[in-house]
Order: sequence, then structure tokens, then C-alpha cells
Amino acid sequence: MRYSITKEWKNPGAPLADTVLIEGLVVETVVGVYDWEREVTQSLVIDLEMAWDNRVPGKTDEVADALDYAAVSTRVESCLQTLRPKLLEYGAEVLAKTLQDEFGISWLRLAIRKPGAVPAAKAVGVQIERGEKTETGAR
Ligand SMILES: Nc1nc2c(c(=O)[nH]1)N=C([C@H](O)[C@@H](O)CO)CN2
Repeated sequence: MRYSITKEWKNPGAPLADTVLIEGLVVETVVGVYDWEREVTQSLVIDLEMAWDNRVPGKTDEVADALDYAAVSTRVESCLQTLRPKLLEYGAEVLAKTLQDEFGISWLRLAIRKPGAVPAAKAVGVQIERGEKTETGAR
């Protein structure tokens, strides 16, 4: 008899490790603490890792069961363009809460980079993790 080794078999009750990814999403918005920065738009680069139970869309092949990365990307852009944050920290906090509330994401890791803000660096930025990974991926 053959046994397939599943996560549940190895570690019942463990948080689901599945995620949906968005990497290198470029958003043009007003951002920054200095007066000149309130007069221009600059590029932010967003990386997102979001807990989701991919077993369900993996069975049904229905986007309605998936965390739609296209829909999330559109919301990331509209959120940051409306917010026009001074600090990346504030942008990250509001964006994380917006995505968790609107898409039912239990846990996410979010990085916002601001290329060119420090000319000697490739990019500077912030990274946050919010929420808990649950057994099913749901909130
Ligand atoms: N931790 C942070 N430090 C700084 C930020 C920020 O958002 N978080 N922002 C700035 C300025 O806006 C800078 O990017 C202008 O080049 C400075 N430090």
C-alpha cells in the first residue's frame, strides 16, 4: 500500500502554508515627507505574499475560489493613489488592513520599496507582516 505524505499527515492542525504572490508591482503615486515630493508622482514597488487555501481552486479550477491577484493588484494601485502617503510605513499599514478586510486575507507579508529615494541604494523601503496563518487559510 502506498501512502502520500501530506502536510496534514505530518503535522495535523498546522497552519496552511499556501500563498498567492504579487512581485514587483509598480504604482505611481504622490508619496514622501518633503514639500517637493507633494508636487510630483514617484514609483513605488510592491511585493505581496498572501495566505490563501489554494487547494480549493486547485480542485475546482474556478477563479471565484481563488484569491484573484489581478483584482488585488488593481486595489493596491487605487489604495495607494488615493492615500498619497507621506511615510511608506503609513502606506503599508493602511494597504495591509484594506486588503485583509476586503479580500478576507488572514495573513500577509507586504514590502513597499521606493527606488531612487536614496541614490546610493538600489531601493529603500519597509516590510510588514500582519495577521495569523490559520489552518484553512481563511480569516
Ligand atoms: N522609514 C522611512 N524613512 C523615510 C521615509 C519613509 O517613508 N520611511 N521617507 C523619506 C522621504 O520621503 C524620502 O524618501 C525622500 O527621498 C525619508 N525617510
